[in-house]
Amino acid sequence: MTTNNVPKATLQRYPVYLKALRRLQKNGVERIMSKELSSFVDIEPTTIRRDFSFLGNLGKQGYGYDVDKLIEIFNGQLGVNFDEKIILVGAGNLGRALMNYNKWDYVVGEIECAFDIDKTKCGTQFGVEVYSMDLLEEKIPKGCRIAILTISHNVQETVDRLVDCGITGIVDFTHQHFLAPKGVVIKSIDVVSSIQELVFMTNSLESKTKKQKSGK
Ligand SMILES: NC(=O)c1ccc[n+]([C@@H]2O[C@H](COP(=O)([O-])OP(=O)(O)OC[C@H]3O[C@@H](n4cnc5c(N)ncnc54)[C@H](O)[C@@H]3O)[C@@H](O)[C@H]2O)c1
Repeated sequence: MTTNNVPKATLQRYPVYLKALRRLQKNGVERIMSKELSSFVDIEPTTIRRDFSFLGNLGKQGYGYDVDKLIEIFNGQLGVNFDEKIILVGAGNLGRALMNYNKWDYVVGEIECAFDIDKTKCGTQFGVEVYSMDLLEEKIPKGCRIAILTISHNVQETVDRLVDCGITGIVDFTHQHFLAPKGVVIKSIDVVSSIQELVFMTNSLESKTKKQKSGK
């Protein structure tokens, strides 16, 4: 299977399924019906069945899905990796909050270590070793592809260094403009633009409701 023909909305739901399936597997569940899975993920059974139909032949209808097999498919074919070695750059307020919430082990992997220019931030924080930025090239875990960026200065220079170290995916919280070479994927997270989006959507809904009420 390639992910090219899978709708974006479906791809976005796969990690949700995966998380639930990993939990179920941990609790010894071997098979699950879409109706049961629905109660764990809060997604309609019909949507689940449609989403899973892109994964190929998953066995006879009515017998439920094989949990191990589904996880294997997500892991292998979709390239989802539970052991992704993630680094965090910038151990300030936001960075510390993320290190404290380093419980993604059943989903993607975990923050293996962090880096900061400020040597007073170095040491162990929430069980994560924070190294001086001077040691980036030396301490970056082997095979590490993903970096979370929660820094406040020298973003472009830092991104360049990360890319030279083999980083190909950046979760960016900085809301600063920077360039990355082709082949490096950036996922920007910005609470402010999410709120703006929500305000826009809420306003549109309100004006639609008003129009409906006034019969226009
Ligand atoms: N995306 C969002 O919704 C959102 C929300 C809050 C903050 N932010 C942004 O996230 C970033 C971090 O915010 P914060 O409140 O944690 O700031 P902070 O000042 O508490 O932490 C920043 C940390 O990064 C370190 N740092 C700065 N430049 C560095 C570099 N080039 N290399 C390595 N370490 C470096 C600092 O020493 C500090 O420890 C800021 O850019 C801020 O604007 C984004």
